[in-house]
Parts: sequence; structure tokens; C-alpha cells
Amino acid sequence: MNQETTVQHHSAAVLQMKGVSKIIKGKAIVDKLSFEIRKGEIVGLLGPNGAGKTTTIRMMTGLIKMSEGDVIVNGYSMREHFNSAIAHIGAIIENPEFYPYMTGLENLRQYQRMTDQLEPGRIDEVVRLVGLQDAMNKKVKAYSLGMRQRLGIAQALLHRPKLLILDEPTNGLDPAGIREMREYMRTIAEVEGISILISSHMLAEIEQICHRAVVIQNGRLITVSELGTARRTDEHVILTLRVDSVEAAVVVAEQQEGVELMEAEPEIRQIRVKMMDSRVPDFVKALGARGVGLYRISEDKQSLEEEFLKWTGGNQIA
Ligand SMILES: Nc1ncnc2c1ncn2[C@@H]1O[C@H](COP(=O)(O)OP(=O)(O)OP(=O)(O)O)[C@@H](O)[C@H]1O
Repeated sequence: MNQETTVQHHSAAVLQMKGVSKIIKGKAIVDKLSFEIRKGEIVGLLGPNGAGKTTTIRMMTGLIKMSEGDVIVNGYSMREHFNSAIAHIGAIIENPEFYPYMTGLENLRQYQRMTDQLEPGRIDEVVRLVGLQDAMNKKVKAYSLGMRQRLGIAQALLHRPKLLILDEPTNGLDPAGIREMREYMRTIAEVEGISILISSHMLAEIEQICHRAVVIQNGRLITVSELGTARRTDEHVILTLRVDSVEAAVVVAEQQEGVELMEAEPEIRQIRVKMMDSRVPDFVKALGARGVGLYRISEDKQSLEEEFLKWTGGNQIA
């Protein structure tokens, strides 16, 4: 047994931030930040410009020192066992540097040699994961920004990290590039079974791909929120329903246990209701039993945006 195995902390989390601070000239740029990243999940680090995202990520990846606290990676303390901890992280912090006159393949081979990684077939695997098979024999100077980003991700995955950290990965990409990047990140998390941390100042971006969002502002943790597909059935949802009779729908909403009527708009035949996710099927059945015709049911997407503005005190985010 390797000596460091004995000092591994026990936890299901791939990464734990434990009261991490960065104090520069007496000012806390990052202030006692604590959160976890679990196995296989995609987490968004969300906050307005200047919130401290880059500083947090630079500490998580060992680029700058923490003033307080510790980062535990796959059980290893970054303060006590830096090399073991950092070995489980793959990251792109600023724009990754490549040799422009070498091909993508030559760049990855060169990187493997420099970092002493000799796993056969691994280059092919990571290249497939980021969809660069057809570009491997092209010189990097001919790559688009999106292709360079993907080559950077391929490089960061070569050593099979448990956690991939990407600072504003869609910065500068066009909408098609952003969509592609999102797909690749999902695939990577699923195929490789690794966790991904993505920083962004755009709620919409984080909402579309992440299981959870860690929201920070002024270096402090504001909230950690479950998002989208990871939403648990014990969470509240706000639904807008288009019905043939608002009057009858209101009666059902008021009588149904666990349903809160938020708004009724007879002129556009809509009601807004709030309930636990698990209560939705019974509510829909009750409407049917009362003879209420349902044209449309949609989740109120506005709610997360409103919530985010509330968390950050209305601070502009995009
Ligand atoms: N070395 C430093 N010395 C002084 N202030 C710093 C230093 N590094 C960062 N800051 C300040 O700390 C705050 C957080 O910076 P950081 O880059 O981490 O924010 P961010 O959330 O990544 O924002 P952005 O998206 O704009 O990069 C900013 O106000 C920044 O000016």
C-alpha cells in the first residue's frame, strides 16, 4: 500500500472545498468557500464578473496558494499531499497553449512525452470524445477557436482525471460552437464517468448543462442549487397551465392538497400553480376528473432566473 493511501479522507465527493479563502492585501477575494463536487456530476460555478470564480479555480488547480482552508481531491489534501491531489484534476484555465505549426496529433504526442504518460490508445480515445478525429492531421494554426478548446480538453483528459475543470469554456464561441461544446461535455461526463466543474457568469449556460450550480458573489457562497435533469422529485415546481375554464381549474387548485394557486388570468385562460414535483400527476388527474380541458402545461422557466437575481441581490449577470 502506498503511504499516501493511508491518509486518504473518506468521502463520496471527488472534490471538497473546505473554508477556502484568498486574501490579497487584507481583502478576502474568496471568503471561506465550502462546497463539494460529487462523482459524475457537472457543476456550474456561477457568479457575476469579479465574483471570484477564476481565483477559486486557480486555487483548486494549485496555480495560486490558498490563504486559508483546504481542497480535498479524491480524498487527498492539497495542502498535505499536493501531488496526489493534483493528479486527479484535469484543467484548462486560460487559453491552452499549443505549437501552431504542429498537427493536433503531434501536439498531443508531445504533451504525453513531456508529462510522461504512455498509455497506448489513450490519444485516440480522448480525440473521439471531443470529436476531433478528422482534424488530427491538420496544423493547429488552422483550427477554429472551438477546435482549439476541444483539443485543450482532450489534452486535459489524457491522464484520466477524476475531475475536469473548465474556466468559461464557451467564452468567444458562436452559438453553434456553444451547443457543440455542451454536447461534448455531457458525453465526457457520461463516457469517462468523471465530474466536471464549469465556471460561467451566464445562468442560461449553466442551467442547460449542469446538475447543480454553486452561486458565488463577492467571493462568498450564496447558494448551491439543484438544476434541470437532476431536480429531485421532492422539489417545488412552478407550472403554467392553459385551460378551457380558469374558474374550474381554480377550484381544483384550491381544493387539491399540496397545491398553491399563484395566479389566475381568465382573459388568457391561464393559471400558475406551485407544488412538489411528486404532486403533479395527481393534480393533472384531478383537473381531468373535474372536466377541465388542458391545452398546455409548461414549467415556469422564469423562476430560476428570478431566484438567481434574488440570490445575487439583482446584480446584473449576463
Ligand atoms: N492578484 C490580485 N490582486 C488584487 N485583486 C485581485 C487579484 N486577483 C483578483 N483580484 C480581484 O478579485 C476579484 C475576483 O476576481 P476573479 O478574476 O476571481 O473573478 P471572476 O469571478 O473570475 O470574474 P471574471 O469573470 O470577470 O474573471 C476581482 O475584483 C479582481 O479584480
